[in-house]
Amino acid sequence: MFVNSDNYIKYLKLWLITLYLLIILMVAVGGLTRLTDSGLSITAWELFIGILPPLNINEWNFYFTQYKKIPEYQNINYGMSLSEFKIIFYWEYAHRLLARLVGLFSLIPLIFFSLKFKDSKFYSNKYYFIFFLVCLQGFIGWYMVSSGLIENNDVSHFRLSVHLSLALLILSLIFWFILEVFRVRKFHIKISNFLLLFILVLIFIQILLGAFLSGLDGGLIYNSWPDMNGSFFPNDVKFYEVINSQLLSNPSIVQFLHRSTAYLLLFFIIILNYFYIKQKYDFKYLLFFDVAILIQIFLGIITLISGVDIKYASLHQLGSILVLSSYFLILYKNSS
Ligand code: HEM
Repeated sequence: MFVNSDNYIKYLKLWLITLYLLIILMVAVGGLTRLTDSGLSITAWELFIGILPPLNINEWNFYFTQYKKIPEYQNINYGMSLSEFKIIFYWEYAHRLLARLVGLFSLIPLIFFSLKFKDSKFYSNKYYFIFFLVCLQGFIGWYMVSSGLIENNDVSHFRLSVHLSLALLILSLIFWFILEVFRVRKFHIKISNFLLLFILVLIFIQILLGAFLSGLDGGLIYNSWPDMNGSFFPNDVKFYEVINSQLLSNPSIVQFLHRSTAYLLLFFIIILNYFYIKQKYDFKYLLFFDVAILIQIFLGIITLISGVDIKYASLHQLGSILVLSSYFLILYKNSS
């Protein structure tokens, strides 16, 4: 059967880029949902019946009554008015609506591709893995929300970090596929994979720590830089606390680790720059990444000093996409 592969590649590119942008939007809305403390306003999973928002006062009262049953309302937002509730409701609603859109958009074009372009030599079933990860992300999102509905005032910061990390992983995978379909040229002479992978692991640890920090509201303390309220190490932490198992649930320690990992990362990136210059590689790709890291560190510092001003915190979250994508560009070009 004759298959026009040009059309297929054109649609595939369009689909991947649109999906990439949609998921960035989704991360931004998810971040703002968290920063406005709106994430627990819808207390049920409601995959299908939640497509429409409440349409009359009875429905609004129903959702508000459900919200009043959870600890966040009783301990933090007690006395909140219905109009205040509507604001947090709409943030979470927008996040979930976008999630459904991403779910459909990661599947329907694929079904079309498999029906129409299956015989193209460029066709691959691997793109279904994106759909699988998007579905998994939906389950993890609910798993995260459920951790804040019964005993706790907020969701588990561990689950939040899994949710954010998976979103960034999906984005990185789509970005990799985009580089493939655009046939971005690879480096002729390769850089040491050991150093590149080591930096990737550090970036990953840094993102996890950042998500722990935001989940613990740890950006609201020690709002000074480069010191932590006058000292190098947080002064409300005792030495034995550093070695106990609650290490990653202590906001002061997590903030200290997040700061320190940024410096460690910077140190190894300087080494990477040194190798790059010494071997006379094409510097512009590393420059994208260098700029992304510097912007990210700058945004992290102003997020902290401003006491987590929403606009800086949201930009700092989105900055991690820039860091990862610019780094994946180098990894891709270095791959065989
Ligand atoms: C290499 C650099 C860095 C990366 C990749 C990074 C990444 C992240 C990520 C992914 C988050 C979670 C965002 C969210 O869930 O909304 C975060 C949170 C945070 N980061 Fe960083 N970060 C970096 C450097 C820094 C630095 C140098 C500082 C300050 C000295 C900083 C301060 C913060 C603060 C205060 C938060 C919590 C913000 C909130 O509650 O929304 N970060 N970071």
